[in-house]
Amino acid sequence: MNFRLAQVIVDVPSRETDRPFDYSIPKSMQGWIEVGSRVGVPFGHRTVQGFVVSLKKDSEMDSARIKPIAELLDLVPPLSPDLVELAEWMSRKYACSMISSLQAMIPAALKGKAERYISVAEQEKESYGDSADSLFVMQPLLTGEEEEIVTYVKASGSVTLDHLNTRFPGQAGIIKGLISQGVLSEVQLIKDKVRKKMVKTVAATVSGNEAEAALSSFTAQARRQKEVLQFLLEVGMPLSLQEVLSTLRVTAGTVKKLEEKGYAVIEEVEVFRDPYQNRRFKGTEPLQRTPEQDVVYSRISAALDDRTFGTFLLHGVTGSGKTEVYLQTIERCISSERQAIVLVPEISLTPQMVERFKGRFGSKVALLHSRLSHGERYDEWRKIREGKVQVAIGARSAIFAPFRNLGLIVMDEEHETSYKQEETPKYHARDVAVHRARQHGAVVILGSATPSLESYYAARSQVDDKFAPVLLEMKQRPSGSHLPAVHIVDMREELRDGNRSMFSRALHAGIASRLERGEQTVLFLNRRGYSTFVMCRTCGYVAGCPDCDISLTYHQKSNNLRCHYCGYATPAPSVCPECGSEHIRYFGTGTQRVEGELAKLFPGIRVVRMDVDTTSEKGAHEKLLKAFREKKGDVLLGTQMVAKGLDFPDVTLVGVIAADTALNLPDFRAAEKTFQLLTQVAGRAGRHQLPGEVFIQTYMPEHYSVVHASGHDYDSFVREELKYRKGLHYPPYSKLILVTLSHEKLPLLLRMAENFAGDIRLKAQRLGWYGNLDRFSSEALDIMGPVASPIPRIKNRYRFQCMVKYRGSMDVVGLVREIALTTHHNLRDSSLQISIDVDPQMLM
Ligand SMILES: Nc1ncnc2c1ncn2[C@@H]1O[C@H](COP(=O)(O)OP(=O)(O)OP(=O)(O)O)[C@@H](O)[C@H]1O
Ligand SMILES: [Zn+2]
Ligand SMILES: [Zn+2]
Repeated sequence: MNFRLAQVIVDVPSRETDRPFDYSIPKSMQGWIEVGSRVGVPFGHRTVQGFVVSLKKDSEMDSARIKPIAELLDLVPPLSPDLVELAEWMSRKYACSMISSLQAMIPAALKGKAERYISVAEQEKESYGDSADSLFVMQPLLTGEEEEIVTYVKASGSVTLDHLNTRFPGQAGIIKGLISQGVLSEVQLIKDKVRKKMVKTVAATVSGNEAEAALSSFTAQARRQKEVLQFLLEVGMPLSLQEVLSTLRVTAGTVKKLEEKGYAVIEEVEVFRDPYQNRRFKGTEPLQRTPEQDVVYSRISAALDDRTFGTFLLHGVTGSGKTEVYLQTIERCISSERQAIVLVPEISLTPQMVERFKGRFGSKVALLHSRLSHGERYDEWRKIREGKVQVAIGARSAIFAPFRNLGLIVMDEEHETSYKQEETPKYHARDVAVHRARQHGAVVILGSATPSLESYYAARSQVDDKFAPVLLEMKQRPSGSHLPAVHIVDMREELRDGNRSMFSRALHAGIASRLERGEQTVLFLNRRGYSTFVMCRTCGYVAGCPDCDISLTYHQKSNNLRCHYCGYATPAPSVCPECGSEHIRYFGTGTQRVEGELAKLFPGIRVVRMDVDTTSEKGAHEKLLKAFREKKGDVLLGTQMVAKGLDFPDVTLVGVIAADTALNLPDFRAAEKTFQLLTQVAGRAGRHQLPGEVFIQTYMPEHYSVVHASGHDYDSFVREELKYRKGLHYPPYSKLILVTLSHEKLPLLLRMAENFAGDIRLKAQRLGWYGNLDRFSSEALDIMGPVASPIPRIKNRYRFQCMVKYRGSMDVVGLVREIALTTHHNLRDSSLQISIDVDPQMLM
């Protein structure tokens, strides 16, 4: 069937353009344009990038007004129809624009921008014939200088304006004249940020007798050419030109001559940048499954073999061998010609993790993570799209890996909040995973030692018919090792007994004995709740951002203060700007303070510190862990980064410096997050032969999250936590939508926020949804606020928020979106911003 028209979502971020526009498909592109194609289209006076979301035969629009697609950007569409459908679903579910959903699915390298190119105008070519000579015969009006420029442009096809200006310096006026006369024309082409990487290769074109004859034909002067040919024949495969030149110390000219004689061929071929190119991974074999692993494996395999959609929640204690289950189910999936995606939180995508997957699947694995360069990421992505790999591992956005035939999606540490994207599109990878799996008839495994309450509740109650995972459990460690003994240390008591150090006596003694025995210690500090501000000890002044209501963060490297929200930076003061006191100082990051104290208490102790400061450079993370593994450190000290996935045989002590820094944060998930962290950290000790010990230091020793984490008791924790959530109607007993409104003028904003909340209330009342959640009914909706946001001002814009809390399957997102649109429409002031966060994870 021949489609003449394409519907295109254009890359113009505004509310008015969030819909498909019709374009005609030029003859030359027919058959090439598909759903998912990336195109350049005229829009207003510009050329913009867009995505084809559907094809049609006719348009309701006046055909004279329909413009043709200007450019087809990739011969193979970067998106497939199922991904386009997924983007539509995301836009509905998360109240975001189609373009933001589509952009989230492709690598940054493909987010092209239009560039101006100059070429000889079409009518010029036609009327004067297509050869450069005839142009001048027929065009007597051109001056010599003009002729020169036109010839040059004609020979190059199209050139950028910049290039032309450099080639013909000082002649901008002439170039401009040629454009306004219509001799040259300006075209806009979309240019990608990253190009495919190409290398020149060289290979012999002769062999056998022919090669013998060729070798004996060289004259003495052509000795170098002979050497090259000999070398190529010996190797017997194409080599990079660069390698040939450097190995034989010959010039490119020598090789070129060889090519001219027809004995060799130089070609440009595309190479994939491989971030792990120089790394060898030791191959591993599947382990003999434990009885628990076997039950889980069989259940999942049966679902895989069925080729129908299904979700499993794998609740396995730390070190129970979940990763081994992932590896074996993936093996099963790819052996039936289907592909698998493995999602891991960014911080647990450690070299150790990579090694386990590369070791089992080798070059079948592509890796997508934020530490790759744009180019590397683009290449990994292309390997996936071109079917060169069967497994993709990555953080959140790897859920969009463009596999055609997905069989399995694994989400490790499914409770991690980093699976929720905090910028638009504010999607949760877990929900996207479930939807994608449904499209492909694939299986989802959600794995965790501490599942999120949402997933656990859904599995237990089987309420939500869209997503009710089957619960699978693993309670033992294959190594036979026991979960470590966990001691809660009451820091109030330490203080009462006169110990003012950040180390309790018990933890102090624990570290000392590990040092004696040559065993290792992991010390963990919860970063949440710690700040790194500068404060004056004399008057209490705290350096704050002038545009945001937040204190500035100290950066040691540059010795300046920075705002995390707007980027404002200023040199760190040496005296207090308020009172002139010199007692103004930097309250260091938690980890730096701990490091200092360790050095004082245990002279000569070797500390490997892992936090944002020490891991910002590429590869730093890997280096630090390697040092610790090789026992070049006695203590591994860090934040969240040390809590995840690490598996070191000689770690027998884990200390949590302050367990409750995050417990008092105004976030209904505070207890859940604390429990998860403590459980994870505790799981790092005694994973192998040596038994482990854990000390949790806290000022709230009786808090249920601390108590149950110390008993490795997920079930009891969940029971208490669910009781609390139910009482206050928090998820999983309700759904939340956080709406933040911001504007520079406070009174106007307040009025708009109040109107907004009022409109939601009114509309919900009319629909019969509005009502107290305490009421016994399956459908209820309440809206809280507006109240000032936790950070009341960012970049000089005031912020107010409303929280919609509801129960039932009504389309509340649709309602909120609609009211947001009318609010905008009525105000006619484009500087009001309304941000909608569906299922928010960050309430701070
Ligand atoms: N069937 C098995 N037989 C022997 N050893 C096993 C088996 N399965 C896993 N192991 C080993 O047990 C240890 C823990 O396994 P693994 O890391 O897979 O657990 P996990 O549940 O993913 O842990 P965590 O949640 O703490 O990251 C590893 O050293 C692994 O090699
Ligand atoms: Zn002061
Ligand atoms: Zn700021």
